[in-house]
Amino acid sequence: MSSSTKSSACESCSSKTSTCSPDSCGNAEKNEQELRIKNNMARIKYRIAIVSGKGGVGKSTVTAGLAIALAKSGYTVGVLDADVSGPNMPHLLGIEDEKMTGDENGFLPVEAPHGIEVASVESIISASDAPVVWRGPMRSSLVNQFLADVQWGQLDFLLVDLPPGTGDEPLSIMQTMPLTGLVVVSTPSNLSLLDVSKIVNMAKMLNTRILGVVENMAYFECPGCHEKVFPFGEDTVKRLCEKYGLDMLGSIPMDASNRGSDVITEGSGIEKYTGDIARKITGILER
Ligand SMILES: Nc1ncnc2c1ncn2[C@@H]1O[C@H](COP(=O)(O)OP(=O)(O)OP(=O)(O)O)[C@@H](O)[C@H]1O
Repeated sequence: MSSSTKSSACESCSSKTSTCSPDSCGNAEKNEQELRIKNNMARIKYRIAIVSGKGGVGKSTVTAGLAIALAKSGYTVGVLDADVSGPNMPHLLGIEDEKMTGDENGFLPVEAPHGIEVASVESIISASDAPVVWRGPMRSSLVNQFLADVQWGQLDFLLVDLPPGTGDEPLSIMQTMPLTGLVVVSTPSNLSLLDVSKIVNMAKMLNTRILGVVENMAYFECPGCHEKVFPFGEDTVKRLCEKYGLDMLGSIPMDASNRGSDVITEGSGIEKYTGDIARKITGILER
């Protein structure tokens, strides 16, 4: 915004005082948003971010599977798709045609099966194949707006699907949001594990608890002879957990039962394995 636009906006501002300036006004807005985030998050019992060092390791799939498992166990669950440039949550939960609405109190999430409430940029853009070409600050500011203004109601769990890696965006969300803990998703490949080490260090830096690590695409089981094949190596995630003193929450094999649809279906392998992982997480939280 140019300074001339700022000053003309200031002239017409109803809260204008003799001492305020465009800078102090920006700070006041930021403080007000931080307060709204704090109040909105205070109504949610457990706020868990699902993170990964690399893209494509199944972070969103695990988030959707956990949401279904927790909701089926009777918890009230919301999912915030904070992966603004690659929002997939509505697709994974089978609600990609539903759009979020809003009123004077904020955004209303879309309801997915099992009563899961979902907020995603995919649910506010007109077509699911439209690229989200916003620059970093705009993406972060949308996520902050979601954190402050989505009307979740009283939730047991808010699962936040973060963008992969340890860049600006996941960092800023982790700093803004009061998190109960992180669930880290990794494949057993060396590259994925290397990047998990960065997540572990970032969590230490931010004093954020890691609830544990999920190993995804751990192995492939031959449907004929049931032999397990480990394309990325065996026990690599287990050894990483031992190295950092982390809980291993479970291993999910390559699952062919969705037949490439990506949507998490009833009775699929993903649903079964994420169900076991959800029970482990609730056990850790309620310990
Ligand atoms: N265990 C699995 N078995 C088979 N396919 C899987 C499994 N986990 C994930 N996939 C598939 O892998 C692809 C990538 O998964 P997903 O979008 O969840 O990854 P991601 O880590 O969230 O990626 P990004 O963060 O880059 O968006 C999807 O097509 C998903 O259906």
